[in-house]
Amino acid sequence: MVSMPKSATSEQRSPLEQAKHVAAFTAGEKLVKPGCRLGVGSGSTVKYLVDFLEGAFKANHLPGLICVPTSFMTKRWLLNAGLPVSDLDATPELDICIDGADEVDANFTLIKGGGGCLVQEKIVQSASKSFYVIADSSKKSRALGENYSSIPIEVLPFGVQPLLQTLPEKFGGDFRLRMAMKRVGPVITDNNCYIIDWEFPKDREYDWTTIHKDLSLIPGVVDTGLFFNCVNGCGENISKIAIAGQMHGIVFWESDALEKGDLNCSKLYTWQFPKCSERILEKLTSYGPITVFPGYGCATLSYLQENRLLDAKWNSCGTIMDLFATLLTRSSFVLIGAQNANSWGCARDGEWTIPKNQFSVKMPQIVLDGTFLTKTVPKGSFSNAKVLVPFGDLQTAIYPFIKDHTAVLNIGTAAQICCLVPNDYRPSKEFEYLRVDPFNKDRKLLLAAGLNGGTSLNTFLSV
Ligand SMILES: O=C[C@H](O)[C@H](O)[C@H](O)COP(=O)(O)O
Repeated sequence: MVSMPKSATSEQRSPLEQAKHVAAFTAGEKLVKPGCRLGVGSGSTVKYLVDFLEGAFKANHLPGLICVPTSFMTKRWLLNAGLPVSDLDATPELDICIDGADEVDANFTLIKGGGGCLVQEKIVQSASKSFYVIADSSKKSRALGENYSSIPIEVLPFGVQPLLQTLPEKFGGDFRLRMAMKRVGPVITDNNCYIIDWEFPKDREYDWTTIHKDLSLIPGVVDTGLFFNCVNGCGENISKIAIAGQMHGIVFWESDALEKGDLNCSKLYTWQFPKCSERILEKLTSYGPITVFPGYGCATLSYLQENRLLDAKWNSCGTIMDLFATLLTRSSFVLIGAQNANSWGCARDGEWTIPKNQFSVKMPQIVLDGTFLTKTVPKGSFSNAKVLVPFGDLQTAIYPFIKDHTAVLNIGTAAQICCLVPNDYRPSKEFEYLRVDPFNKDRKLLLAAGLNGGTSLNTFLSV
């Protein structure tokens, strides 16, 4: 961990600035290694990356670092921070490029250039083996235009007037020459060009690659602020995932298929599954120490097995949360938390009390709550995140309150995602529907409620 020089401390920063800081520092810590030839983007989020680099470089954690800036301003920041600065003449091949963005859609297509920097950014991006974006959550959208209304286009001053006249006919919407704030006249870019902002109509779907190509072919257009090929998911700040949900229920699946990401599973038998004979219940209760009722995992499993209702391919079982965690990590092996195991009726002190081989499916291994699954999330926005062995719904109420930076996905009858946030936290516009409830003097509780288990699972897996 590298301490941050100069800028405001976390107590002084607004939530938005705090989010930019976290994104930049997380990317810096995860991605920038000693000897790295690094393309450094532009904008206020990148300034935090420069802060990170300064701290890490001065602490001798990044020997051999070479920084290639994408703009005049970034070059200044890097030089002022005492960082080694190069350019594409001396360093034409870069390992990675890290940059900010004005908007990021679900396909990781970006709008950039809100600060007037895009052409040099794209050249540095193309000289880099991988391109990562650091952005706070207010920049994220399903489709471009939800959070940032226009696409910056850098143009040669010589052809600006014909462009302003012809572009609206070809593409619709408004094309405006960006004017300077403290100068009479247009904004002049680092390449002595102008910026036209295209306020594009929002009532249609776009193929952004084609739009970019069509615009780029027009004489006078230097480049567009549409960026592609961003590495998926590396700016996320999710390093650990906790899942919780309703206890007692059981679900069965084929572990080999699941390891490959294919879900061949039974329906979920919840605690409300009523079928189980008195004889089975008495037998299971006799193993102690818990009285077994219909709907308890071991009772349902016994009933289904006795009545030959289990598909022969299903060789693993767990709670619905265990299935989710196992699928998220593509694990073949199932671990169950002690509380969830107890809720199935035949567990004590971390061991199953039923005789071994009683069931045709493999029983999950019981571990203490708070243990992590051995495998991490292999891909997607949460790639490399560690996953806690799921909790029962009792622990859901406690765990996020004692662990900072932890969100718990509760897959129950009405699932909720909640986490503690600083007292001055205000959800950004896109998340206005989230509830912020009082918690204690330092923290508030951020609640996203009203998802049902299936929707949560789908949404989570799709990101
Ligand atoms: O023109 C500026 C660059 O494309 C920036 O990376 C982009 O505008 C994001 O800047 P910020 O981090 O200040 O929101």
